[in-house]
Amino acid sequence: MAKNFKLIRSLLYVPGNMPSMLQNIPIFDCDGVIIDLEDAVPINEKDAARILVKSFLKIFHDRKQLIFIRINPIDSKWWYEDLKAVLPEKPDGIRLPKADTPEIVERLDTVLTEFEEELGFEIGHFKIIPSIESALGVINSIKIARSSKRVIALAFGAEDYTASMEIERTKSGEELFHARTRVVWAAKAAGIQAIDTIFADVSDMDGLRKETELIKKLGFTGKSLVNPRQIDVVHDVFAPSKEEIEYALQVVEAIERAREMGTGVVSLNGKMVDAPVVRRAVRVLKTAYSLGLIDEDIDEEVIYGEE
Ligand SMILES: CC(=O)SCCNC(=O)CCNC(=O)[C@H](O)C(C)(C)COP(=O)(O)OP(=O)(O)OC[C@H]1O[C@@H](n2cnc3c(N)ncnc32)[C@H](O)[C@@H]1OP(=O)(O)O
Ligand SMILES: O=C([O-])CC(=O)C(=O)O
Ligand SMILES: [Mg+2]
Repeated sequence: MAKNFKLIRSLLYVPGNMPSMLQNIPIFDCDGVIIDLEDAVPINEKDAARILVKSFLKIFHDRKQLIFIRINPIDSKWWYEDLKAVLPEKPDGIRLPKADTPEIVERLDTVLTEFEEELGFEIGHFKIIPSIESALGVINSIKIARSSKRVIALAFGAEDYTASMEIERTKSGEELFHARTRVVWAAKAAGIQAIDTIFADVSDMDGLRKETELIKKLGFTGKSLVNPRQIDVVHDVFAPSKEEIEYALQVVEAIERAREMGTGVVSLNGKMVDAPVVRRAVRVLKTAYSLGLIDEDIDEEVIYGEE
């Protein structure tokens, strides 16, 4: 599985038929963008959007964010033309909508290899983020997560998922709980990232914060977004807090002392610290380091000892 891929906290959708929005991409501080050829683009604009996105990518060389293209679904009449237009411009990968079965991802994987061979790109360059957005997709999520080495993350799509379930999406999100949990399980079991769905009310920043706090607790490490104003809130929630970093440093210190004394368990402020607590602290510190919140990376060998 594709481990250690750059952490994607924020993935901003940008409609592929909107030149004014595409030209803004370089100024956004998100980890990645999804240039959309699917549901944001009306049927009568599919061809024009494809050409527009290709021309945009051609002149957009200095890319600080990851660029994913959401092509049309594999059973539509547009997906192959979408790939043909955008792949020569070397985006980082494909956001695959309606990824209901592992076979759909495998099909895309094969076609991407053919394009890489033809274009002379390294085999495996193009990554895939399948969108789990139906009851069938949720049920198959573990097989989908493992369907290709190109799959670096699983994304959840609650708008289509609730449509497939014939239910309404609410802000509190009880109706999404089981599906979200299953998507996160699948991603964790496959060792890849888990990216939550969009929050559609772009004027409700408190609602966005609450939802992001909830999905972070479930294990998601990123979120899809529809508006650039949502980026800062999501980054803020995913960043470890000062208190979390401080506690994690104390845990690491405590376990180092414990190991010197020949034990693997120690008490810190009256609470037991053992191996799983240390693993969580290491994850907090690694995230903090990767986000530039602490200066020194953590040396796992010092903490866990040599094998
Ligand atoms: C269920 C799904 O499939 S979701 C994925 C598909 N949907 C999308 O891609 C939608 C993307 N988002 C949007 O189109 C818009 O943000 C909307 C419709 C949600 C809200 O629109 P508005 O209320 O007009 O946004 P807002 O007032 O915040 O726009 C401010 C500025 O940000 C720009 N902007 C807004 N959203 C985006 C975006 N996603 N990408 C790039 N630029 C954007 C606007 O063009 C505007 O720029 P300007 O000041 O240069 O004119
Ligand atoms: O990726 C997303 O969250 C948006 C989407 O397509 C959906 O919710 O159906
Ligand atoms: Mg969708």
